Amino acid sequence: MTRVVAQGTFDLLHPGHVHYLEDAATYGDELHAIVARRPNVTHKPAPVLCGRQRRDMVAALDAVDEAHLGDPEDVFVPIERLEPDVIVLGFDQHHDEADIAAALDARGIDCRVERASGREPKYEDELLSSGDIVDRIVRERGGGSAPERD
Ligand SMILES: Cc1cc2nc3c(=O)[nH]c(=O)nc-3n(C[C@H](O)[C@H](O)[C@H](O)COP(=O)(O)O)c2cc1C
Ligand SMILES: Nc1ncnc2c1ncn2[C@@H]1O[C@H](COP(=O)(O)OP(=O)(O)OP(=O)(O)O)[C@@H](O)[C@H]1O
Repeated sequence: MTRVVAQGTFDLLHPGHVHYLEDAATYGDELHAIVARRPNVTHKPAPVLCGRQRRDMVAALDAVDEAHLGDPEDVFVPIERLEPDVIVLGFDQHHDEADIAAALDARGIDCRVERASGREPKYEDELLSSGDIVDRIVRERGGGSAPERD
């Protein structure tokens, strides 16, 4: 049984997310998805949807066997618990394969790191970015202030 881990923010699901998770699933027999905690999404605007809703939607996808909310402090805690054979990074994720491999090694975790393929739009106007979906909503429906969420 080869266990695979994919991870991401997964705010406002779109076909790029489905592509990533379906591609990651081909690396093994069982796919676990880790959903980033809101405070850990620091490289772009925070997600609109709360962690639990993002986790539940990812869990509902066919390619995913189980979805988990990530650890709030240490991203390697779920990895230590799940003991995956492969971590598949998204095609455009800012993480460096070698850095993650070194961190896994330092913790004595035997797991390889791969990178998924990207998906281009299949038709004009297909939105493959949560940020682009948010931008369109703001543009077409007007803005508003966001309350604090986790
Ligand atoms: C191997 C790995 C495990 C991760 N585990 C967690 C975690 O447990 N909790 C969390 O909040 N973020 C975790 N992350 C971080 C986020 O998934 C990710 O870095 C980022 O914030 C979301 O990036 P993206 O949605 O732009 O792809 C992990 C990242 C990696 C590479
Ligand atoms: N078009 C795509 N093709 C393949 N993978 C994708 C695509 N879009 C997103 N992903 C993957 O899905 C995972 C989660 O992505 P993320 O939640 O950052 O969505 P996003 O739409 O890229 O976000 P944003 O638009 O806010 O930057 C990442 O691993 C990312 O590489």
